[in-house]
Amino acid sequence: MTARVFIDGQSGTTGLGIQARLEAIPQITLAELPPAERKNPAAKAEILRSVDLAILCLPNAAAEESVALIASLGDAAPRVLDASTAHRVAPGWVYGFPELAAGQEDEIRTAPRVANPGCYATGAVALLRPLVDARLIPPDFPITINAVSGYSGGGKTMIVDFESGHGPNFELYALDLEHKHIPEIVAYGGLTRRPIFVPSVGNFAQGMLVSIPLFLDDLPEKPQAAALHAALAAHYAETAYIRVLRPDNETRIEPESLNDSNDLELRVFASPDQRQAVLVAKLDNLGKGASGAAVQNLRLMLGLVD
Ligand SMILES: NC(=O)C1=CN([C@@H]2O[C@H](COP(=O)(O)OP(=O)(O)OC[C@H]3O[C@@H](n4cnc5c(N)ncnc54)[C@H](OP(=O)(O)O)[C@@H]3O)[C@@H](O)[C@H]2O)C=CC1
Ligand SMILES: CC(=O)N[C@@H](CCC(=O)OP(=O)(O)O)C(=O)O
Repeated sequence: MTARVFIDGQSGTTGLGIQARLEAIPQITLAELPPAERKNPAAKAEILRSVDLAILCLPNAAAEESVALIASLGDAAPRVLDASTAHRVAPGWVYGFPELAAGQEDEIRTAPRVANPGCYATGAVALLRPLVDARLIPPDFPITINAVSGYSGGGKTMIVDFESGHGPNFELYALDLEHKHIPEIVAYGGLTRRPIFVPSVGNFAQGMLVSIPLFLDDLPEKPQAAALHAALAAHYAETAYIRVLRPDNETRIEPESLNDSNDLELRVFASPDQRQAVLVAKLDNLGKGASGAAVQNLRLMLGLVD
């Protein structure tokens, strides 16, 4: 079986990452627009009619325009995988995190519209959802999420800033506490209370850590850290890309070792004496946080075996 795929926004950071990954899949033919036509709606409509799947790697407003254009094609409309933030909690869209819960992978296989998760949200939801489902973390528990990303997370503009020497070595941002990933973290993390999310960006290109500190005695079950590890390990036991690892005696972690992979590592660091734990997710913001996840979803949507 072969499938025709169009990447709308092919020349951006996420688009180029997806293109490189799709070129390595023999069952996929990429449909391309000439560079001068890539923002021309009429040219887009014509190419969209000819493909099985469109991947949107666009800023939110442009993604919304493309979805409206696709909807206007009626029966000729292709299925859509949107990498932007525009539709992640929108009705009619399936969240593209196959490991979320039982049945999610099957929903992605058949959905006409799939929203690829946000990079930070991937780490946060991966840590939170199994623990909320296992009733170890109540949905209304006060949660703080800290994270650091490489500068490629900010797309072309941030890449140019940092690579021309104009970026800071490190900074916290989104300190209005309104980061765009919070709604999907609430919705798919199984939370009813809005977490405090403090992202940061460092002067390195790619890689990400997402961490969630917990006072174990404030949780209703007063669990040992081992119980948190066990719940995560049980949830992800059968998955291909998510590993739950024991930190053993490590007391530090760096963000870049999963770069260029679709892998996600989860660890529960803890002090049994202090009854405190820190859940940590490591991923490549451009891998499982963007292009890698998009290709994982595309394979499911097109029925391609890994
Ligand atoms: N970078 C990351 O780590 C992640 C990014 N994403 C999401 O993916 C999307 C793209 O982000 P990213 O790749 O980083 O951004 P970039 O800025 O690197 O790329 C966006 C691309 O879209 C193009 N574009 C803008 N408007 C249109 C249009 N109307 N038609 C066709 N092309 C258009 C831009 O072209 P031009 O520059 O000429 O305007 C640019 O090439 C965003 O929604 C982002 O939130 C998701 C997960 C992670
Ligand atoms: C470092 C940096 O700026 N990161 C981006 C998030 C990465 C991203 O593109 O988020 P989506 O997955 O939702 O598209 C930000 O915080 O806005």
